[in-house]
Amino acid sequence: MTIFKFPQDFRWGTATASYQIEGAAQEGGRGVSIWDTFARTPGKVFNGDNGDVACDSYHRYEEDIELMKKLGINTYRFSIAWPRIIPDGDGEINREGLDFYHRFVDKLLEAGIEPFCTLYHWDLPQTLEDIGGWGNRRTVDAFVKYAEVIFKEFSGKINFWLTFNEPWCIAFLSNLLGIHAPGNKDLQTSINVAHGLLVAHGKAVQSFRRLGTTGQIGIAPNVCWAEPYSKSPEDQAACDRSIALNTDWFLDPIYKGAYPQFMVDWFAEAGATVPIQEGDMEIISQPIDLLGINYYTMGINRFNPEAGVLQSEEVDMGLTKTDIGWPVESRGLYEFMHYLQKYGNVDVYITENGACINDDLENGKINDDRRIAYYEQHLAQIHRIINDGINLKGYMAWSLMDNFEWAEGYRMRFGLVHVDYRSLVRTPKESFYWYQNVIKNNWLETRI
Ligand SMILES: N=NNCCOCCOc1ccc(-c2cn(C[C@@H]3NC[C@@H](O)[C@H]3O)nn2)cc1
Repeated sequence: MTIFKFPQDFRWGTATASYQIEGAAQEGGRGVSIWDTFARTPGKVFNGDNGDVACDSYHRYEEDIELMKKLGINTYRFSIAWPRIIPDGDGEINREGLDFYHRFVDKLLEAGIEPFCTLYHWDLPQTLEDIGGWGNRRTVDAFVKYAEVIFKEFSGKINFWLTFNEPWCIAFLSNLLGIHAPGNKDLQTSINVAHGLLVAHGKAVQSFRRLGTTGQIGIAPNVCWAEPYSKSPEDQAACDRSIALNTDWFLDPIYKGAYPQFMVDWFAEAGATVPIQEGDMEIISQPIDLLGINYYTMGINRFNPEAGVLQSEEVDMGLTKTDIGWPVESRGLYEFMHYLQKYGNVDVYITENGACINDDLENGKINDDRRIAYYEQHLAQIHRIINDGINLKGYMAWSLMDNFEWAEGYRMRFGLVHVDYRSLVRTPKESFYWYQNVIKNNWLETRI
């Protein structure tokens, strides 16, 4: 038995996102988002699932906060649905939407839980996608207007802010691979989206500073840690490209004011260029206060000229996988956090980490031992990372409860709390009680 103690001020939390839990898709003045449209497009989402009801957290948020209090977390990451605030994306403000989030945030604060707010977690107003989405500068300006509304409304209540969740998913999963909304499959479009969201990020940070908004602001890239299948230079280069597209493509412009040249050259070979306008890189590289890091898995990659635009493919090494098919390998988190040091020892929060384990109720309990094992391994790595002097300040498990897992619909379950989607009854899983104990003790007891 080994005990890993965490720092006294370490933040323990969970994370969710608006489209995945709220439901009430046609209530409270909410406008249509690209995920409403995508989910209704035949073949895009498993079983034709959509977020019309989801976990109904729009109506059940007080019950959710009671679960958070029971869990003992001091931090809760959530996202605000832009279509609730400015329903047509760039027009009238919807007071009812603001009032909903005020009620929610006030309840969190009453419970002694720090709100950790993501401004954009993929639910773009459809009207803005209709004019070209993030590739159109009007969308960038509309985002800044939306962000400024939120900053003015919630300054003093919210002190932890993220502009964008997983920019790689927004740009490349959604506009090159076509797996997420809006489902484009075009390299130039995806590069335009990536650049547009980076400019929007930088402008929002400028507004945040100019308005004197309370707290700290950052962004949450998703991590794709990869190691080479062989020692060949081609396999190493294939790994470098895979890591870079998730991380460096976004963090180099933010921290260095320029895209990674080797990737710019790689895309130029494929006939795509970055639509940089005068002043863009200065805007994008506004200093930020923190980074959110979302980690799930890592890959062993090799060069394959047939494997997409990156010519990099993951090799199945026969590792234990979660039920969504992702290898369980916590070592990648440790390696990635050291890779991240090239941007300096910046304040980092793990804003998502968790396992898709589709265990169901048995005699009123969910014995999700595999999820507990996943968390045990990853929290042990978190402890190693902190011990190495890296400024890792907090950890938010994905997710508080089962929810709408995008193209996988409701079949994939990441929650510490089980949700019965017919009755909407919430049932804490065994992993909930395990995590509750870690938080209560502020230490991890491992079996290793
Ligand atoms: N890399 N190349 N892949 C090539 C082929 O990929 C096929 C599928 O790809 C992916 C990659 C990544 C994801 C993903 C999902 N989550 C979980 C959510 N995070 C934010 C929060 O909302 C959670 O629900 N994080 N990441 C899904 C699919």
